[in-house]
This record gives sequence, C-alpha cells and structure tokens, in this order.
Amino acid sequence: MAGDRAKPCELDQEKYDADDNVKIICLGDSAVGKSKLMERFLMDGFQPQQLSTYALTLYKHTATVDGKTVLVDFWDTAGQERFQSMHASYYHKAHACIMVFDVQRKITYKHLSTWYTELREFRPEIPCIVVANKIDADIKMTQKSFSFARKFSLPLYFVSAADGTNVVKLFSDAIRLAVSYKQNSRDFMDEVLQELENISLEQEEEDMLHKERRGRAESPSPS
Ligand SMILES: Nc1nc2c(ncn2[C@@H]2O[C@H](COP(=O)(O)OP(=O)(O)OP(=O)(O)O)[C@@H](O)[C@H]2O)c(=O)[nH]1
Ligand SMILES: [Mg+2]
Repeated sequence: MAGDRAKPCELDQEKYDADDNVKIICLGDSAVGKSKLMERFLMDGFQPQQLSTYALTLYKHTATVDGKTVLVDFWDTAGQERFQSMHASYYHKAHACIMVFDVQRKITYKHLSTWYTELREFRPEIPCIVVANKIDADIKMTQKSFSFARKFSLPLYFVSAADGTNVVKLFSDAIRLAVSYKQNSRDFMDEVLQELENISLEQEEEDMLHKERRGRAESPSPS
C-alpha cells in the first residue's frame, strides 16, 4: 500500500482532511529491535547496523482505517532509559503501546514486567501488544509459550524486523486498536465534555454581552 507509507513532507493537506490522530509508543530494552521494526514498517527496509536511538524519534504516518484517514505518530526512544525511567511526556496521551522483547535474550523478556508496570502508572487502560522480535534468528521460539502476555491478557505477536514476518499485521492492528481506544475511552469522553463546556462558556459570554448591550440601549442617556 504505497499510499500508506510515511510521507514526511506531504502531511499538511492530509492533516487537514484526517478524521483522527493517534499516538503509538514503543517500549522495550535497548537493542530488542524497536527502531528496526518501525523502519521495516515505514520504509519497508532493514539496515542491519546497530545504531542505538539517541533521544526521541517521532515518525509521522498516514493510514486508512475503515475508509477514514488516520494520522499516526509513532514514538520511538532508547531502551536503556529503562534504568532512569521514561519521561512522563513520552506516555502523555498515548493511545496504544507496542512492547518489544528479543527472543534471543531472555533478560529482555524478564524486563517486560518493569516496562509494563511503568506503562500502567501513566496509561492504565491503553491497548498494549507484546512483541517477540527476531524470530528469524530462532524460529523454534514461536513454539514457546510466553506466559507474560497470558498473565495480563495481552496479545502476543511473533515478528521479525529482519525478514518482515508479521510486521505489517502488528502495526496495522496497533493502529486499529489505538483508533478504537481513542473513540471509546474515557479520554475521548473527557475531550467531548471539555468541548461542550467550552461551547457553553462561549454561549454564556455571548449572552452577557448581549444583556450588557441591551441594558445600555434601554437606560436613558444623561442629558
Ligand atoms: N536477526 C535480527 N536482528 C534484528 C532484528 N531486529 C533488529 N535486529 C538487530 O538488533 C539490533 C538492535 O536493533 P534496534 O532496532 O536498533 O534496537 P532498539 O530496540 O531500537 O535499541 P535502542 O534504540 O538502543 O533502544 C540491530 O543490530 C538490528 O540489526 C530482527 O528481527 N532479526
Ligand atoms: Mg532504537
């Protein structure tokens, strides 16, 4: 779907036409393949060199969900920040989370619980997908049952950024979940209520102005 690929310079008109805008964050230890997964999905490519994400990378992407244009912000950051804990703004208003571990390094699987605890502190309700990456390196791992996902009733995807297995499915499902969360969550209701409040405040202001003007018109002018 060429139309769904990242187009950094052409977003303005699409932004204007878009029905929705969602934020998806990526969590997981350093070198589990977070950036490579995004690269694979957004650029349909894979450069094997190891380059740890330095600060924050934000990828803008346009997708179509049920015939509607959706703007997606993918947030990617360095996994080593786990030891200092992620800045709150990383989680702020996120609509879905992709949480990655490396099937070749057990420790990255063990650390999922720390990532998950932090995620839930900031975003108690958002959909979260657990991702077992690098299955190209050890296909037997797809036979293993990873109890972490089951324990928290989270979907588990076996993927490979290197050969592309399940990558499009993972991201398409994450976008779908993010959109549905945004439409149905309390966050959304809060936004609607805030909007209604703003409208009624504007109405009140208008009424006051109207009354003031009428009062001035009715009171006899000093002669
Ligand atoms: N075999 C294999 N290697 C992978 C795969 N995905 C990533 N890698 C390799 O794993 C290394 C780390 O990948 P990154 O995407 O940079 O990892 P990251 O999670 O973004 O790491 P930080 O930015 O440090 O948090 C790179 O050398 C990649 O080539 C995969 O699916 N299969
Ligand atoms: Mg990275």
